[in-house]
Amino acid sequence: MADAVESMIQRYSSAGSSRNGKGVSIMWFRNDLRIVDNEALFKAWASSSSVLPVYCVDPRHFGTTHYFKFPKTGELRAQFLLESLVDLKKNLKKRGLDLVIRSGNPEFILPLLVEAVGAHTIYAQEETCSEELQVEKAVKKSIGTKAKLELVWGTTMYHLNDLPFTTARLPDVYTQFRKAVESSSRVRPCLKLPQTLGPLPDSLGEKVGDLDKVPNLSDLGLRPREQVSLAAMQFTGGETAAIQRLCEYFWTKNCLRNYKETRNGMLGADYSTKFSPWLASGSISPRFIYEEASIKYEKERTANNSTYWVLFELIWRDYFRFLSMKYGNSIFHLEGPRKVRTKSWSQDKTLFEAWRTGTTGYPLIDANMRELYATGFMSNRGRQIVCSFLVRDMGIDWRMGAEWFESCLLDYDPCSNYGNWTYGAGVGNDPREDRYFSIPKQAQTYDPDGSYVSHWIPQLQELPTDARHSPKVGYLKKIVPLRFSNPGRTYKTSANFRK
Ligand SMILES: Cc1cc2nc3c(=O)[nH]c(=O)nc-3n(C[C@H](O)[C@H](O)[C@H](O)COP(=O)(O)OP(=O)(O)OC[C@H]3O[C@@H](n4cnc5c(N)ncnc54)[C@H](O)[C@@H]3O)c2cc1C
Repeated sequence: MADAVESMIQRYSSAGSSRNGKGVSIMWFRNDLRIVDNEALFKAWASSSSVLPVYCVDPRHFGTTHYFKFPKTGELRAQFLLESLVDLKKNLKKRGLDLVIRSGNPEFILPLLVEAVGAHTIYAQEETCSEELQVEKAVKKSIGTKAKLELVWGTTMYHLNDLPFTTARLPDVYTQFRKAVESSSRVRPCLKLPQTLGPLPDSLGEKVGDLDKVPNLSDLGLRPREQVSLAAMQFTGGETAAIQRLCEYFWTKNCLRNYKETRNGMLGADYSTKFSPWLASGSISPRFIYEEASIKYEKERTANNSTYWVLFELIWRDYFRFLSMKYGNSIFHLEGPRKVRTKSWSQDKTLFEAWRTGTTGYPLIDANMRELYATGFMSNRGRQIVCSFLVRDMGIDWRMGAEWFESCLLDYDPCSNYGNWTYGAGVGNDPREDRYFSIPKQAQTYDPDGSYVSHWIPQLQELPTDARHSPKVGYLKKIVPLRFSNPGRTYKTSANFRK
């Protein structure tokens, strides 16, 4: 596998590009922890004769969530981030660079580094949500006229500049957005970076101090937590593991061929790609996935609904990113982008705690919530079901659920998380999205023999398979009744839903 990964990286590198830049630039890594198809890194390299790569471990990411004060970054995502940094450092070293990791606010650290190495420009990937925008503003202010801050677009599959409309005029219906980009835009090819990116600035150690310092979890005020043995998939942070996963899922196991049929699963490593944690940290680019799926795999293996459907999902990811530009902070507000004021929300602590800890008495909810806490991951199907249960059956303020997800998810991304939650809560930008997921129906369709629930709640294994979703005895009492409980009935709301 290591050879396959290495040869794939080579394929996405160029033998030599011309470099005419002078002086020193700084590459400020943010949610783009990769080398392959990293345009900001390419620009930092091309515009200078030496580059200083930097990552700032911002203490604000390890504070608490906005309203309900959960740890903003849970231990598992923090561990994933640290692994990603170690891997990036290793891969940069292979290309003649290194990664300087410093703990502190970027607006304090970057001006010191600009001064120390005499950098003319800081390159970084452009972000779209308010916390990140504030940091960009603060960095600009703190470096003053000493250096420029150049922000480079790099998070989406379709480039911002290639959209057939401005983000202010983004369609409010996903299908309209998708059809418009599919017919009028094209996905740009991956940017090929040279195999050698060095040198680092002269006498770097003297100028910036210890280069080998990498923080550990306790430096971040967190305690290590083991990924549990029940987890079907061990997520390791970093570009190497991301490409390894793509090689395995597309090429070795050939799972891409059947993705559309398996993608609604909940149990196991291979029902879906599991790319999301690496996409969220930027260890893999969506354009790289596009090229592998839509160009290489379709040419060498097969082109079918499944090879298209991965792109369909990546367009959802793009869509939520662009929506964050259109709607700004309203994606974080209770009334959402559509300013829905008619709903009344509860913040009942007992109900919320039962949901959060997986003790509601509904095995399908409890199994999913236990999986989330234990592994930092939950399937897309599971996320939709637990979201619907929290907001529709319990009537709880959807932001409590969204913030718990923010704390736990390995793949937490503000746009995808809050975008999906606003849709699930019926306050999203698209008025047609109103989703009720009937638990009995979801259980019947997606876990008919109870193997998922009994995996995460082993005591259910003793029950006959048809009793695992509604144990009569020996399990917790149901904490609330369901709003609609006839499993045979198709509810208008969930039937309208795209999946
Ligand atoms: C309430 C809720 C909260 C969510 N929070 C997040 C989040 O914080 N971060 C996140 O990346 N995804 C989030 N999702 C979307 C989706 O559940 C995950 O992207 C998906 O489960 C990740 O698994 P996968 O990589 O195997 O996905 P696959 O099915 O293999 O899909 C491939 C990729 O497409 C993208 N994608 C798929 N579905 C969606 C979607 N509905 N919205 C946006 N992108 C999508 C992801 O990048 C994913 O990696 C959320 C969904 C819901 C319902």
